Amino acid sequence: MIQLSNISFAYSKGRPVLENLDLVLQAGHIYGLLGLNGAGKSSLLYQIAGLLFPDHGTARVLGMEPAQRSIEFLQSVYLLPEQSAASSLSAISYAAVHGAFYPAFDQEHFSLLLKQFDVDPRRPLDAMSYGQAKKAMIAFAIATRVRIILMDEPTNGLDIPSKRQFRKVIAGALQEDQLMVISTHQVRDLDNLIDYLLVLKDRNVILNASADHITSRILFRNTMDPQQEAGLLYAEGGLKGYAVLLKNTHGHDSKLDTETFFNALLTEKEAVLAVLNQNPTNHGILA
Ligand SMILES: Nc1ncnc2c1ncn2[C@@H]1O[C@H](COP(=O)(O)OP(=O)(O)OP(=O)(O)O)[C@@H](O)[C@H]1O
Repeated sequence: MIQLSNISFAYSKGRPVLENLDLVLQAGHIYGLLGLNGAGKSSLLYQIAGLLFPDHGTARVLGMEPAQRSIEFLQSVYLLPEQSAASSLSAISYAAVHGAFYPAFDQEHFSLLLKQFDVDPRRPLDAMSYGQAKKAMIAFAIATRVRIILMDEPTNGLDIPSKRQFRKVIAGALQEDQLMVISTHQVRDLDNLIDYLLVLKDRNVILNASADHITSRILFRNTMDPQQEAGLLYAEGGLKGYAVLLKNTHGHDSKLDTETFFNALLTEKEAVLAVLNQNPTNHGILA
C-alpha cells in the first residue's frame, strides 16, 4: 500500500532529516511511528501524504505518486496534522462541507464518534479547547473512511479519559483494506493499540516489526533483581523493581511494554535488533 524506496530528504542543504529510507507498509494494520522529538516523524508522514517531496528516491502510495496530489490520491489518504487550522464552523457543519470531498464519508459514524468523545457537535471548532477540537478532528479523520489515515501526534493535548477513548475508538475503526499510521513521542499512549511498531532514529527506520514478532523473541517481565534473569537484554529501574527485556528462548507469552521496548532500542539497539533478526520470520521486516 505504501512503498518508500531509498528516500532522502532535507529542509536545508547538508542537514538530512531522512536518508536512504526504505519502507513498506501493508493494509490491515495500525502502525505506531515512534521517535524522539525531531527524529523526523512528521517529515516522514508528510512525504507519504505528498506534502513534502523527496530529494532522492521514490514514493508510491496505492500505486500513485504522492507528489502528484491527484484527486484520487487526495480522496484516499487523510493526514491529520499535529495542529489543525482553526475553523469557525461547528463540527457538524465542518463535516458537511469537508466530508463531501471523501466519497465514503460516514456522517452517522462521525456523530457517534463525537458523542463517544463527549464533543458538542454544534459548537464552533475555534471555540473549543485544544483537546476538544483535536478529538473532533480525530473523529473526522476516521469518518472519512479513506484507505490510508495518517495521524501526527493525535494524543497530544488529550486528557487521560480521552486517551483511553482514543485507543478504544481506533482499535475498532480499522477495516481490512485500510491502514493507519499514528506518530507519537509519547510511546505509552499507543500501548495495546498498534500491531506494528516503526521506530525512526538516525534519519532512518531502524525497526518495522509486528508486536507478535517482538514478543515471540523478547520476554517482558518485572523483577526485583535483573542480574538473576537469564538472557537479560535490558533493565529499567522503577518504583516497583525493574522492567526487564529477556531473550524469549522458551516461547513464553508476555505483553509488549512499548515504552520500555522503545527505551531499550534507543540504548541497546544492536543487541535488541540482533535478537529480533535471528531467524527472521515474515512477521517483521527489520532494517
Ligand atoms: N519547516 C522546517 N524547516 C526546517 N527544518 C525543519 C522544519 N520542520 C522540521 N524541521 C527539522 O527537521 C527535523 C525533523 O522534524 P520533524 O518535525 O519531522 O520531527 P518529529 O519527529 O515529528 O518531531 P516532534 O516529535 O518534535 O514533533 C527536526 O530537526 C526539525 O527541526
